[in-house]
Amino acid sequence: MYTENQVTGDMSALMVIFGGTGDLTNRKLIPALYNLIYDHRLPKHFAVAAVGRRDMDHEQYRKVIFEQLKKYSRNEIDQRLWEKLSCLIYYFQLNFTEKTGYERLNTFLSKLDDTYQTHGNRLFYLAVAPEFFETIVMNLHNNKMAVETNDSWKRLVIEKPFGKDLKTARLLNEKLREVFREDDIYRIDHYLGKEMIQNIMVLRFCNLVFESLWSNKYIDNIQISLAEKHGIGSRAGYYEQSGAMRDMVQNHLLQIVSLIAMEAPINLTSDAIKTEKLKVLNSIETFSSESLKNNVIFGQYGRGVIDGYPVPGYREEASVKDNSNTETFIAMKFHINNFRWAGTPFYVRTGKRMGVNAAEIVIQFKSMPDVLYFSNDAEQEPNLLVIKIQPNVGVFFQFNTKDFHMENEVISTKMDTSHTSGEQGNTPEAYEKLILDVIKGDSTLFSSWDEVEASWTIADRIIEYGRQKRLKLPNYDAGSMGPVLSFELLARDCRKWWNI
Ligand SMILES: NC(=O)C1=CN([C@@H]2O[C@H](COP(=O)(O)OP(=O)(O)OC[C@H]3O[C@@H](n4cnc5c(N)ncnc54)[C@H](OP(=O)(O)O)[C@@H]3O)[C@@H](O)[C@H]2O)C=CC1
Ligand SMILES: O=C1O[C@H](COP(=O)(O)O)[C@@H](O)[C@H](O)[C@H]1O
Repeated sequence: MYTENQVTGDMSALMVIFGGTGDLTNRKLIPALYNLIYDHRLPKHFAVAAVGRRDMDHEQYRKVIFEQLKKYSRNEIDQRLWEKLSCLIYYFQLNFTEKTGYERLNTFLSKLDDTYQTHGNRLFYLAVAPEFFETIVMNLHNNKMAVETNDSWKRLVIEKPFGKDLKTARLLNEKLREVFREDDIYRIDHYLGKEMIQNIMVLRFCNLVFESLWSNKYIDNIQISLAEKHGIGSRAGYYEQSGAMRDMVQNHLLQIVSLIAMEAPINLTSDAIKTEKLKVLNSIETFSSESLKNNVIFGQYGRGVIDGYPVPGYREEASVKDNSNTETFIAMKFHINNFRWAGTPFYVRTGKRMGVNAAEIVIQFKSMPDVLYFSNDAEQEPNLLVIKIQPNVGVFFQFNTKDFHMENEVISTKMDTSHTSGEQGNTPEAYEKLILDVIKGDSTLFSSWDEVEASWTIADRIIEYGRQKRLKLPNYDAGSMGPVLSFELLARDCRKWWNI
């Protein structure tokens, strides 16, 4: 099925997960490792040390993660494979702030190196709240755990959000760079590991029919929607500090914008691709006070109904302040001020507790002149190219054809090549791809510091505007598609959000 086992077969890595008992580890990282072993893609010499503060032994930890794995694995659980994986996974108790504990950890890792022949290669994965990033990295440094040798690498995977604004991101970056080389810092944005996000470049640069029309000359507007039905679960502590802007826009959404709008890179190397993506981020309009006021909509969900069940409003969620002004929804309109895109608006939105779970990119092409087939009573449906990221995966294209047996009547034809993951079989989860990429040393699907810096420059201005603005929240019902204002944002331009 997969050929990557040949690629990873000779590789070795000891993955050290800080935050071994956390949500990300349970829901994404351990299932990703299981699915890698399921598909014979895990390196031959591989082991995991999961670091957490709870008092547990290896066996207890394995039992806990097994229960979660059963819920979150995309493949069925094969007991034999689980046993094979579980004996590679160890638990190490450590409070991140306990300086002396790192020496013990280092000794423990060296023993695992001997047992599993991982040759000192370390993948340090920080699956922790951002406040611990610096603490952990400086402790690794002080204990010489991040030192590369001629025959071993040390790589750092750091979760988003990278800082909480441009200033803190810069400070964090400086600290990381004291310890790790830029090439060894993997700023993960798991959206970049999703199949259809990787497919954007292929769709654009392998299809003349799309790329030749891919500009302000032929495209009327571009819409990106990342909608989630779930709320914040148990993550209030994090989300109250973050909101939708830091959680989704500064990273996932802007990364998608840069892939959609970039010029063709000179080749497929990581540097060449990132160079082009960065140019897009640097060309996004600097929001004036006027455009902030007119073109940025904040939202927060109130009570509502999802899938037939009543759900509480954001302010009623556990550990959320009852006067919280944290945004759980954002919609924005902006322009990319470069030769290719000037004049074509980008509309983006993301929100929690919305009516659907769906991530889609809609490219709306300009309409034909209303001369031959269209008049006021026969309204023209535009050509739409929809890149469906999830839950359906694939491409949808809408175009006009003649209605059979009718004279000169036009109907809109919908060609949908997307499939639910069930029909298609399993698409490798983003984290599987990204973990393997780190082991291979391929940072193409990770954000460079320059991209992070450019994204914060955009995000900071919007966050500051939201902080000063008197928001009237909550302003949308759970289970709806967001605040009325976000529909007005497009209606004002005689446009509409295409249904996702
Ligand atoms: N969850 C998700 O879906 C996603 C998360 N992320 C990012 O991943 C990171 C982790 O998120 P998430 O897993 O949700 O967070 P959690 O709060 O669920 O997990 C945090 C982990 O850190 C541990 N921890 C906290 N304080 C200490 C300490 N002083 N010493 C030792 N361990 C400690 C926790 O231990 P304990 O269990 O004992 O509390 C837990 O294992 C964040 O940066 C987040 O933004 C990114 C994308 C998706
Ligand atoms: O990074 C994050 O992403 C998830 C959404 O990811 P998905 O792969 O399930 O679409 C989001 O729920 C979370 O709040 C955010 O931190």
